[in-house]
Amino acid sequence: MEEIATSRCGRAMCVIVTYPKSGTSLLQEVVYLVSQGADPDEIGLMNIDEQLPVLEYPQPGLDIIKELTSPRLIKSHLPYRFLPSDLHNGDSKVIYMARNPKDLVVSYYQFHRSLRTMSYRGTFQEFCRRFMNDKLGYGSWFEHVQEFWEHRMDANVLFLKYEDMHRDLVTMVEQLARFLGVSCDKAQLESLTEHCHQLVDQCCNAEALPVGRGRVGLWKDIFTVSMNEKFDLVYKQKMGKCDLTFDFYL
Ligand SMILES: Nc1ncnc2c1ncn2[C@@H]1O[C@H](COP(=O)(O)O)[C@@H](OP(=O)(O)O)[C@H]1O
Ligand SMILES: CCc1ccc(OS(=O)(=O)O)cc1
Repeated sequence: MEEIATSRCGRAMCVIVTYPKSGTSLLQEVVYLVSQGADPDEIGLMNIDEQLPVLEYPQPGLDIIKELTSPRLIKSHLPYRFLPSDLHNGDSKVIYMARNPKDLVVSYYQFHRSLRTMSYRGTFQEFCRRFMNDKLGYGSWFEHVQEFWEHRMDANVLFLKYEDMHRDLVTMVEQLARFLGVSCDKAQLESLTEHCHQLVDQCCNAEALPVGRGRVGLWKDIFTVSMNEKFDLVYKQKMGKCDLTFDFYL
């Protein structure tokens, strides 16, 4: 971790950062589409996960990442303080996306349950307690989002919310195009947005997936009333001083 924090990325690049299960895959597709202009079918075929290396994974490793050629897009789940120095001093760009923590914890639980190795055996209630006590991989969600929120006005940082992809994709595509320096007229912007809509729909309305995957507000079917009350209390304690807000329903 120390090696990453003190390293430099080399030539300027753009890093997509999220806490796990915040919609990283969808965001990377949308960012790729806005920056490269590919169409959604092509993106579906090209295995975009392979196109965007993960900063902190041993493969392909920092040395290869430094040598990446265009589009120099990478992703990471690391907290702000562990990112390479170029991302702190503004040489490279950071696109951060936050997701409401109730849907996120349900998604993170499903992910842990589905792991072939090290599959989590506990109940959702136990998992939720771990989440509230900051005892999960990649550390405290509460600190993660607040650290990036504090940097949201930095010129090289764009702070986005998962729920806005579902609520107002047009504005998000406009923000991304401006941030990435992609110039497009109204017709091009409409076409980009239409393509991005297709990417969102491909996941959330896919017949092969359980109904409602990725939708905002799924937590309501999983949380009990008392779990929700405890969660709200912890949320207030840990986020009380922060003016970041989330849509828990659409
Ligand atoms: N087009 C898309 N491709 C992949 N995941 C998508 C998606 N649209 C929404 N998602 C949601 O993003 C979450 C995964 O986040 P990440 O990519 O960071 O691992 C999943 O949430 P759910 O588990 O609530 O369904 C998934 O359904
Ligand atoms: C348990 C920490 C962890 C590891 C790998 C993850 O995968 S993903 O990047 O979200 O697909 C998430 C969390």
